[in-house]
Amino acid sequence: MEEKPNVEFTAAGEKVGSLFCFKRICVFCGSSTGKKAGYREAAVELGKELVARGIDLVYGGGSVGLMGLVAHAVHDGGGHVLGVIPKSLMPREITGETVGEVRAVSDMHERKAEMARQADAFIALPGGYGTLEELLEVITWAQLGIHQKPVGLLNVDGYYNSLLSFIDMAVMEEFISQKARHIIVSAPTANELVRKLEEYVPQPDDFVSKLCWEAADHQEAASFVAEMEPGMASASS
Ligand SMILES: CC(C)=CCNc1ncnc2c1ncn2[C@@H]1O[C@H](COP(=O)(O)O)[C@@H](O)[C@H]1O
Repeated sequence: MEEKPNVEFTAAGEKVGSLFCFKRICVFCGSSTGKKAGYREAAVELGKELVARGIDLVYGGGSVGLMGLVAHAVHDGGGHVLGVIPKSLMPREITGETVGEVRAVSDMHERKAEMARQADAFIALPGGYGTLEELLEVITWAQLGIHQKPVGLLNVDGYYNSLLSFIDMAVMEEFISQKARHIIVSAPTANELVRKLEEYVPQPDDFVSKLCWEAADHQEAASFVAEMEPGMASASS
């Protein structure tokens, strides 16, 4: 992911942020197409928007539901499509024809980690449990400072209104911080959403931004724990 300079400045002449320039976006979406035609149209529109901006796609592989529609739209438009799929879901009768490049992984956990690694940003179209789980995981990782990649909700026809209200209620009840609420970007159309994601300015939390994720960073993480909580260092070593 590259950052290109943002031309926006405050009245005082301070730079307000920088624009993200995405090479590849990960799309989470339903393995069903949903009830309304608007969901299918939004998946195709998102695929076309990615192509128009020269952004490649990484997704869960296969061609069922909205997953297939967005993948075909990107592939047909000449964009690169990377499907990351667990070996157990590979049979065509389960996930349908695969599109573009396919990467087989051992399980669902590895799939999510690989999709996240390959993407510069995340977008969730309407979907069910799988979509929600994938979405909430990348939001949680952002909250922990594991990544600073923008996360967007394509709120087609208000599909995610009740989730957003629930999250606002969780902020009011002080289970989610204002900073963490800021992680979720939402918009009703693909064009508006991608623009908002480009303009997103992460608000890293000073404490959690020191946390590390990859196995290679375990030593650093252990030192961080030792720094923060001396008692825990000996317990974890
Ligand atoms: C066994 C079965 C029902 C397979 C359906 N076929 C599937 N093929 C590939 N990925 C899937 C499938 N079902 C769910 N997923 C994963 O879960 C998400 C969608 O789940 P859902 O439909 O929102 O809940 C996708 O982003 C994908 O990562």
